[in-house]
Amino acid sequence: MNNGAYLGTSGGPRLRGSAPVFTARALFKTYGTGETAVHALRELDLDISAGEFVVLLGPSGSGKSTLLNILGGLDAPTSGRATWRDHELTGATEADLTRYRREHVGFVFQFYNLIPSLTVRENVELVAEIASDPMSPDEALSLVGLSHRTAHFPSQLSGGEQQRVAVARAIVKRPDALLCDEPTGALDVETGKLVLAAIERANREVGSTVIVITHNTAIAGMADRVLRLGAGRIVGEEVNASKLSPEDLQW
Ligand SMILES: Nc1ncnc2c1ncn2[C@@H]1O[C@H](COP(=O)(O)OP(=O)(O)OP(=O)(O)O)[C@@H](O)[C@H]1O
Repeated sequence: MNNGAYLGTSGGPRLRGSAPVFTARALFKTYGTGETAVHALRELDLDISAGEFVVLLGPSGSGKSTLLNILGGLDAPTSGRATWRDHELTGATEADLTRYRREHVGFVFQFYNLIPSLTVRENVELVAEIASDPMSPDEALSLVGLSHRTAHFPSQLSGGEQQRVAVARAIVKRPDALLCDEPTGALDVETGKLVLAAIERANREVGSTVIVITHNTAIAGMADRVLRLGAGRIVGEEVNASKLSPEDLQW
């Protein structure tokens, strides 16, 4: 049900451990019908607090991307309820979801999807121009350690550098939520750590609530909390007493 409210309020302060920013209640997502139906999420419940760094682990097909896409307003569940702060994501109109994504969510995917004909700075600027309270593209690029490459084109950068541009593009709008689906999946260890460091800075310095999907269990060491998905449900949860910095991860 759409509560009719526009999803684009400022959202208030982002305090760790405060009321949840994301909730999911009895979420189901089924693709297809009848004998070919695939149950991607089965009665999933979840709370994520403001400023939390959450790592989502789980076997292939356990529903991680489906969950992230619903929380990011890219997909809708079949039933159940998902909220962002005091707004309903389930049942929101497409226009509301577009606004929600534009103003509050940064996405980082496994593949960088930069625009090849634009420079690094221009790729980031494109998002800054449509955001309500962006940082400067140069500040975002400095946060990911790429101040010296702003005039280059994506094809002139390594995969890890391109992914750091994608992180800069995601954080330039100071997103409430930074949602990352296999951000290091295509990268070697050392490059992956630089990308994770950029994501960690967004969490610490911008205050974004971060969710990272990964198959790499070592990354769990960076999280405040690790959630394990299995067959469309959360089947395990661990809270880290202390967090590792990306450079101290071993994989
Ligand atoms: N558009 C779709 N149509 C049909 N089935 C889908 C669709 N999207 C996802 N699924 C199915 O839903 C289930 C959950 O998929 P999802 O991508 O969320 O899993 P995942 O845990 O992210 O997997 P992976 O680690 O392989 O990326 C899988 O069985 C998948 O095949």
